[in-house]
Amino acid sequence: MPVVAHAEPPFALSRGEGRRLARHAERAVRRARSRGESLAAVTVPVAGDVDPASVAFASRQGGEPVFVFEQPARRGAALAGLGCVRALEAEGPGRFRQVAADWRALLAGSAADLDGPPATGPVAVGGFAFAAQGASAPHWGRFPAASLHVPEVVLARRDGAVHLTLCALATPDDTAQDLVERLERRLASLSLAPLPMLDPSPAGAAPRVASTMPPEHYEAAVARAVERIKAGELEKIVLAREVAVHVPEPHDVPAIHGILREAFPECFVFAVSRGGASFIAASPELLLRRDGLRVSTLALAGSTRRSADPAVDDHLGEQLLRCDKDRAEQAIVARRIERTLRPHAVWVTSAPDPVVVKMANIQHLATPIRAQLAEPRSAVELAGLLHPTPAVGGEPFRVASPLIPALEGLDRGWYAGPVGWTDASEDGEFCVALRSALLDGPVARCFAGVGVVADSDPAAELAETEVKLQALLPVLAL
Ligand SMILES: C=C(O[C@H]1C=CC=C(C(=O)O)[C@@H]1O)C(=O)O
Repeated sequence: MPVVAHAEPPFALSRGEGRRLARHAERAVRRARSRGESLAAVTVPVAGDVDPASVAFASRQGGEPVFVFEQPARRGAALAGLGCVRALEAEGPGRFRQVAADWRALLAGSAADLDGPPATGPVAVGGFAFAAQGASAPHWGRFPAASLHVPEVVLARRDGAVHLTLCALATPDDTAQDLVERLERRLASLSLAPLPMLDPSPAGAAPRVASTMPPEHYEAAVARAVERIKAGELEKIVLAREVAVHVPEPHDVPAIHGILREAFPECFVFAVSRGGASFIAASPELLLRRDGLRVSTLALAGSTRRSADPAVDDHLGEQLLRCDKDRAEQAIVARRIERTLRPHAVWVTSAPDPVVVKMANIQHLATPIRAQLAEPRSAVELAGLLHPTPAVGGEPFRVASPLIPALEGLDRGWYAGPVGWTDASEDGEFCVALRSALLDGPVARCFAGVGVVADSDPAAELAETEVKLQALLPVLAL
């Protein structure tokens, strides 16, 4: 008789954890009967070698949402969310405030473990489009102006410890038993399969890489922007371009994520998959991290390429530090961030001079900025205050805002918008979605922009977009 092996499910609740979940579920159902809805969530420690991203990708059911957000070099910080029990969505200039208020209201009626480490317990994950009204192009259809999801399963790794949160939304018709059974089934369905490898020499037609607009269009846009800057209308504007990669088979998002996190460990490497579309990135730019009353952010601007020769590479970094144009471009960003935070802070501090930060394909000028808030303000509200910094928008933004789409002629969607997470303490972390691409079926749209100032040279700015595109293009065009 054949022996049938029954693999143990990788995760299970202990008896005590199960009882805690049942208690939360009962409370949530009672609250849902008076409030209309309530979250029930239980958080448990799991083995430290569990990889949050692999579990989320391997356990995805149908086209349910997946959110993976990690910064490997930051002591392996990672957060992965699977499914969506509640979506928080809004549009227009008040979208950050609206989503923050909806999240607060949902948390107020929840029955959950709320005293765990950051990023555990119920969390809301997702992002915001660059423009307040969001995108209008159909390919951005799954990425609204503001969209945070409360996942059903969350895995968070901080300082080597991994926690798993199961979360359900109770409605008046649910029973506690329904919720517990639903979450237990979900837990039993999770898989530990590692991320797949990308085939280095796939069969089939070669990928086709093409600028959505001819490169000359971009150079002309930069030249027009320089004229407006020289005429004194504005100080700086960031202009982006889109390059599409057409492949014979849809992109393998988990495999691409695996490559990007290896290649760019100091970056925020994320993947937001919704239905058949995924927005992915390896972004060097922190928009903000909030931890209680502490806020950290980064003024990033000014770029040069890397060299394989360490002496040349250092020389390029030195040149960047001494380049008046890049220093001025970066100082505009630092000044604006400090000016924005000051009215809300007891203190704001930053180093007097920028430093050079190096990614695999590029180096930038960066000034880390920290602040102590005078009053609690949620991570989402802070993202709304800071977005868009002049690293992706312009100065003054009031003038740059209508010029950006007019000169670029593209729909930025979530490119250059904030992507990240917030937890039940309203702490959280949002990066700026740079070095990003929208993957949908056989097409990947990659985005890269540069800061344009009075002495920008159109050909040099075009070349800089090519350097930035080198973060993703080689992986997407495999
Ligand atoms: C807008 C982008 O980069 C910004 C961030 C760092 C350096 C930049 C620059 O040197 O122009 C840009 O402001 C992008 O990568 O698409």
